[in-house]
Amino acid sequence: MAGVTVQDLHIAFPLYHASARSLKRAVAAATSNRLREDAQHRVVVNALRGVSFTLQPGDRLGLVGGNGAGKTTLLRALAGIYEPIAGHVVIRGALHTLLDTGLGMNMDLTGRENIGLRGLYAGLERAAIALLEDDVQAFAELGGFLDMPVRTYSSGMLVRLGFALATAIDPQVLLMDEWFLAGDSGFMAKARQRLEALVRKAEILVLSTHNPEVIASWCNRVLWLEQGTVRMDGAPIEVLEAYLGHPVEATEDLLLSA
Ligand SMILES: Nc1ncnc2c1ncn2[C@@H]1O[C@H](COP(=O)(O)OP(=O)(O)OP(=O)(O)O)[C@@H](O)[C@H]1O
Repeated sequence: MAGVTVQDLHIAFPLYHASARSLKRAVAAATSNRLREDAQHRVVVNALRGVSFTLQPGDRLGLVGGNGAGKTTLLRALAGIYEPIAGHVVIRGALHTLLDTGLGMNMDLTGRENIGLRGLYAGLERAAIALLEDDVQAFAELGGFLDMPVRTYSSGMLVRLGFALATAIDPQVLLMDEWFLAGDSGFMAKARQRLEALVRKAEILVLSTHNPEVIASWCNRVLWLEQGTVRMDGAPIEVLEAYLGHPVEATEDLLLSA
């Protein structure tokens, strides 16, 4: 059974290229008590400070918070990209991340080769990889470019291939950053359907976004981060109203209603 446990998580970034004094002066106002000096006299930003929560199958957690609150850092810590300086993260189940635009593609390989590699990483058999290729090819609409190196793709083609690949394999635990929901082209309408299908199949979702409507319709729990700590954790409407400071209309749960 899938699960996520985050226990007293602390993440900090040493800032190597700034003298303590000038940096402190420059960002003290913005980050208030989040800068400190570590044992080696480096200036350190405390990006997350004592964050704890657990998620079970069926939980779709939205992360909200102002700029620099720690949402991206939390997603990356869940993905295993950042190592905690204290506390721990335990993920049970197949994890999949939709976090950055590169999406782990090798730019020197062709689209088809990237699909093959992704299938191998996911432990797929040859026949399943062939199906994956068909699926991604149909969705990304790359035509003859499928056999060209990815570095020759336009940015739109790259996004389509990346998106198709990222959503081709069903995860149990899905981590997603909001840029995945951005854009308003015809492609995004199609992309959104595919994303919704993926989210519906995932047992656990963690989604970071600045869009309250997305939270209200995709999530059934919201964590409000402020300066690297959990300010509030609860039902979407309740937390959104406290965070935004005004009433929020209940939105139909897109995923449950479909
Ligand atoms: N690689 C890094 N090096 C140094 N500081 C970092 C790094 N990544 C994040 N930070 C700092 O950690 C804090 C949390 O940043 P994070 O990107 O997680 O916030 P966020 O909530 O995702 O913000 P936004 O909504 O603006 O994307 C910020 O103070 C940021 O400056």
